[in-house]
Amino acid sequence: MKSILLSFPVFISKSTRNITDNAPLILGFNRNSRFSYRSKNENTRSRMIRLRVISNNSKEDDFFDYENDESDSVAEFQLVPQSGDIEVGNFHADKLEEKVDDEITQVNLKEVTYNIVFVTSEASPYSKTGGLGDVCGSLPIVLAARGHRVMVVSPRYLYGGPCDEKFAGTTNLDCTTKVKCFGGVQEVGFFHEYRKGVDWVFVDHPSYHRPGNPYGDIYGAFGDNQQFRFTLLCHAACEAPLVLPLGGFTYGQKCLFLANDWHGGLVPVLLTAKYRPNGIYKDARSIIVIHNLAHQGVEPASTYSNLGLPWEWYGTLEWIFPTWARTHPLDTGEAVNILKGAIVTADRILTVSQGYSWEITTPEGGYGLNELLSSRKFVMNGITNGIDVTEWDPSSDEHLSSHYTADDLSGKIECKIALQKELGLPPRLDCPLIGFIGRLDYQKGIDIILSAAPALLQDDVQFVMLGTGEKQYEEWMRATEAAFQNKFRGWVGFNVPISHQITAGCDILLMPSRYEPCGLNQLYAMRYGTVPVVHGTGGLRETVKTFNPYSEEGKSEGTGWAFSPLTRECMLDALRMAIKTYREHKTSWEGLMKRGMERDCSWDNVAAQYEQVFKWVFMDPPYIT
Ligand SMILES: Nc1ncnc2c1ncn2[C@@H]1O[C@H](COP(=O)(O)OP(=O)(O)O[C@H]2O[C@H](CO)[C@@H](O)[C@H](O)[C@H]2O)[C@@H](O)[C@H]1O
Repeated sequence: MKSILLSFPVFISKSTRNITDNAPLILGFNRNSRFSYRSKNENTRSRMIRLRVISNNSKEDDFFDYENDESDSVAEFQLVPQSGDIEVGNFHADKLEEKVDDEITQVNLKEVTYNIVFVTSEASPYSKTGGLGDVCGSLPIVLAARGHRVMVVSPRYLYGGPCDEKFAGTTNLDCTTKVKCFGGVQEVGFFHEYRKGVDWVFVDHPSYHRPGNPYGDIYGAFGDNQQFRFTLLCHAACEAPLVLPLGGFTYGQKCLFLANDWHGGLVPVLLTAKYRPNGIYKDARSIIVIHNLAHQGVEPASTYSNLGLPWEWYGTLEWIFPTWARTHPLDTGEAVNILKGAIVTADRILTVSQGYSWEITTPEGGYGLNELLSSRKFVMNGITNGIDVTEWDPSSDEHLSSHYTADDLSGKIECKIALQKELGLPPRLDCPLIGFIGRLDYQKGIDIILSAAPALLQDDVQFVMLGTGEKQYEEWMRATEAAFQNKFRGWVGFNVPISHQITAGCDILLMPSRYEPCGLNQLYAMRYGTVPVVHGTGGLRETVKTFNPYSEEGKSEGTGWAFSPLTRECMLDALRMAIKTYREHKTSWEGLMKRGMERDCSWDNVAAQYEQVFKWVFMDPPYIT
C-alpha cells in the first residue's frame, strides 16, 4: 500500500478535534488529503498526521492510494504513522485531543519530513561528558521543531547518586525486547520522555547501572564497553523503531538512523547484515556521524562472535594493526573495529566540520582509516556544529550572577569579578583573565599549555583551567596553583555551572587543540564575548577568524586568533598579541567581542544542511542491499 503526501496549510477547527478515547481515528475529509498540526506547547506532542484513503479494493496503478468499494467510492480515511508505508493496528488517539490548542491552529507542513533515530552514548542533559552530549541533546530538538519525527536512543545510566534525578521525568514503557548477542539472549527495557518535541528513549539494562560516568569510573574505562554495553545499545536502538508505540504508534521501518561515533557504529552494520537480509529496514537509511575519529571501538578479533552478527560479515569489521603497533612477535594484529564497520556499511558519512572531513582523509588525521574514508568521500560531508543558543545565552544564563548583551556589556564585568572571587583570585578588572575548559589529554594540547605556562605566567595575567583527564595533568594543575597563587587556578572535575562562569567571566579562551573535529567551547566563548585564541585546525580554523586591525576601509575584522603551527612559541605569540590588544586597544577589543557575540551559531542553519544530506541519502538506494 502506498500513500501520496500533499502539503498545504490546514486550519483545524474545534469541530475536527472531537476525537474520542480509544477509538481508531477515522476522519471524514476529502480523499487524498493530509494534514498535521503543531501544538504551541513544546512539551506536548506535535502530531504529524497523514491520511491514507482506505477501501476494500485497491488498484496497483492508482495515483492516490485509496481502496474502493464496488461503487468506487472511498470507504474511509485512516490515520497512519509518518514512518512510511507500514501498517499499524488500531491507533488509539487518546492523547490526541489534549494536544490541540483552543484557538484555531494554522499548520505549516514542511515539504519533506523524516523519521529520525539518533543513536548515541550521550545526550545532554541526561548524560554528558563532552561535545557529543551537547550535540545529541540539542540538534534533535531543532530537527523536531522543523517538522521531523525524532527519537534519541541512549543508555539509561544510573550512577546511584543525585545525577540519577535527570531521569526523573522518564516513564517505563513496560516494553522489553530480547537481543541475541554474547552467545545468549539479553533482555533490555525502555524508558521514555517526550520533551521539546523529541522522543527521548533510554535503554535499560543492569550494565548501565554503575557509579562513575558513561564510560568508566575512578579505576578507568569499563572493560565491557565495546564488548557489551554499546553493542547492546545498538541492538536495542535497531529494535526501538519497530517495537515502541511512542505516542500511540511506532516509527516503523522507513527511518533514518544517525549513528554517532563508534558507540552507535554497529547500527549501520546491523541494518546491513542482520535486518535487510531478512526483509526488514529495506527502506531505512543510515548515516555515521563522526565526532572524533581517534576513538574507534577496537577489540581483539576473537570478540566478533559476541556482537550478534553473522559470520559472513566478519570482513566489514576486520582490522589488522600495522606491524609497528603490535605488542609482541606472535601478535598477528587481528582485531575488530566497530567504526570501520560503520564506515564500510553506512549509506553516508558526516563529520562535524568541513575541515575535519578533509583531515580524516589524510594519513595525519585518518588514524589508519584515511584510505577507507577517501574511498567513500563522495558520500561524505562536513557540517559545522551549531550550539544551543537558549542554554548558552549570556542574557539569561541560569548559572551566571549577572547577565549581559552585546549592547550592554556591563554584566560581563560583574561576571569576571564574580569568577575571580569564586576561585579566590584577586578581583582585578584590568588584569587579562585567560580560561581553558576541556578534557586534559593529548587532543586538547595540554602538553603545549604545560610547556608555555611558566613563560605566560611571568606576565601580569590570570589563568584558570577546568578539566579532568590524565592524572599527570591534574597533578600539574595542582602544583601550578601552589606555585602561582595569585595568578593560576586549576579546577579538577566536571562542573557545568563553573564551565558557564568561566566562559562568561574570562576575557580570553585558550584552545590549543592538536586536532579539533569542530569544537564547541570557542563557539560558546564567542557568544559570551570571550575572545578565543585557538590552534587553527579542523572546526577551530573554520569558526575563529583571526583579528586583522588593518582590513579594508579601516574596518577591523575577525573574532579571535587562530595560530599555526601548534608550537609553544606560536601559541605564546598569539596570546601576547591578544593580551596587548586587550590592554592597549580597548575599542578594537570591544569590536572583537561584539563580532563574536553577533555571529550566527544557532542550529537552525545547520539543521537545514543536515536536511540536505537527508534528501541525498534517500535519493540513493541503500549502499549495501
Ligand atoms: N570539566 C568540564 N566541566 C564541565 N564541562 C566540560 C568540562 N570539560 C568539557 N566540558 C564541556 O564539554 C563540551 C566539550 O565539547 P568540545 O566540542 O569542545 O569537545 P569534545 O572533544 O568533548 O567533543 C567532540 O565532539 C564534539 C561535538 O561534535 C566536537 O565539537 C569536538 O571537536 C569533538 O572532539 C563543552 O560543552 C564543554 O563545556
